[in-house]
Amino acid sequence: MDVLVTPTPELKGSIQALSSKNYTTRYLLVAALAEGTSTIHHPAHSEDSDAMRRCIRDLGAELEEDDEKIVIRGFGSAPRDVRELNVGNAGAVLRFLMAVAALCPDVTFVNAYPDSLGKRPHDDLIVSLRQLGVEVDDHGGKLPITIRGGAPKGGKITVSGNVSSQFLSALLFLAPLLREDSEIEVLDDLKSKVVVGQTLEVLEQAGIVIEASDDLMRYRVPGGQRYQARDYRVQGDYPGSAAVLAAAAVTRSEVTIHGLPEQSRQGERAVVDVLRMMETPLVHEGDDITVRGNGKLKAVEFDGDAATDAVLAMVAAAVYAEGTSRFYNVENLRYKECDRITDYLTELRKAGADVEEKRDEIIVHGKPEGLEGGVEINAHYDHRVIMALTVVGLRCRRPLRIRDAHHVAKSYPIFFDHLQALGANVEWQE
Ligand SMILES: O=C(O)C1=C[C@@H](OP(=O)(O)O)[C@@H](O)[C@H](O)C1
Ligand SMILES: C=C(OP(=O)(O)O)C(=O)O
Repeated sequence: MDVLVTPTPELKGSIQALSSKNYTTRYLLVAALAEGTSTIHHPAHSEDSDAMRRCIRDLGAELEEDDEKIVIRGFGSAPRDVRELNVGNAGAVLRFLMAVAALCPDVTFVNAYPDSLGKRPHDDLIVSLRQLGVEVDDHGGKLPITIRGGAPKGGKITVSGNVSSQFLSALLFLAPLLREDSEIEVLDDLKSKVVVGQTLEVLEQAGIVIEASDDLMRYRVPGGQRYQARDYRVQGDYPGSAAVLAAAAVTRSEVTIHGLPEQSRQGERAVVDVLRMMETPLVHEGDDITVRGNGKLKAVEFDGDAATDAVLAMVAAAVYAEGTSRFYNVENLRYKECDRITDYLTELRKAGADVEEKRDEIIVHGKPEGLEGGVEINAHYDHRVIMALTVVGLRCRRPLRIRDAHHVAKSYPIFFDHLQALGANVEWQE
């Protein structure tokens, strides 16, 4: 399904933020790894969170769900002997469950998205799992991947953090269940470090004890721990909301999003600071953010690694800013659902944007006068490309047609409903 984005000068209204994808996948996982019954209030509903639901069920968790919550009876440290798991296109779900699969005799993760997740590298996690004595069959570090775990003991583990923080998070979920204590050392740089804070927060809520160094590069994890069954409440999702806030910033607007706490470990909350630096009128009080956009934006320089999943939305706003913006330290955007530097900039250029790339940087020469538009956009299977190009389309002179925009459902299935509710001219097309 495609979406036609027709120029929209004004947005107005309020929406409730969707629930955080990253917290939902983590709470589902720790609930499954506990032996009792946990409840997750306000879980996210998206393809990625559904993938985690499906896989923990396959691994033996029992789930009951209503409109407001999921009640989960976990399998503890003894997942069912399942042969195959399908994580859809969800990178974090795959990496977290590759580590959990170390507790299973023989599991194959299938390659359901050869042109997206199928192209992403997992070598760094495979190396670490092998250090624990886990047998892994892979295809050059990519899917399909078979894990023959058995019962790894624990011990010294090193993991590279150069490509993704998800490898470290995965090991942090596994290590407490191993028989012996583990020491995890992160080699190289740790990308998306801030997301590891969410992992540690959730582990602590689940009753797990981990000693982490201040720089998050070394960990001591006592073995033989048990995850506790708990009640969890999922906060609003900053990465998805960043696109709506960017849409409000590039138009004349009065848009409020409810449910985004000022105090949050989601790095993407930095979208608020970045829009302020761009001189977008914005108020953040308690859990509510209100943008009163006047369409005027100033260029910005920003370390994108601090807010990895909001960078594309920030770049979309910078397309209409006065001056040249620079988003640096973003190389790992190349290893996401698509190459979020080269592929994304290709689509922005089609719409008329003036953008440049370096290996680890996006440079945007803003065009406050607007872009021409009137072209078809390739979504590259990437929900964040779809959302960002929608933001750009609102201020083009001619409509943008976003091909295969249904992939937005990976994280934000109601993105276009939300934009329509705010008055955006966005329409699904066969
Ligand atoms: O741990 C997580 O849930 C995530 C970590 C980040 O990935 P990287 O660590 O690969 O940057 C982020 O982009 C992804 O959407 C979710
Ligand atoms: C990169 C993302 O997710 P994942 O790595 O979990 O596929 C994302 O949500 O933008």
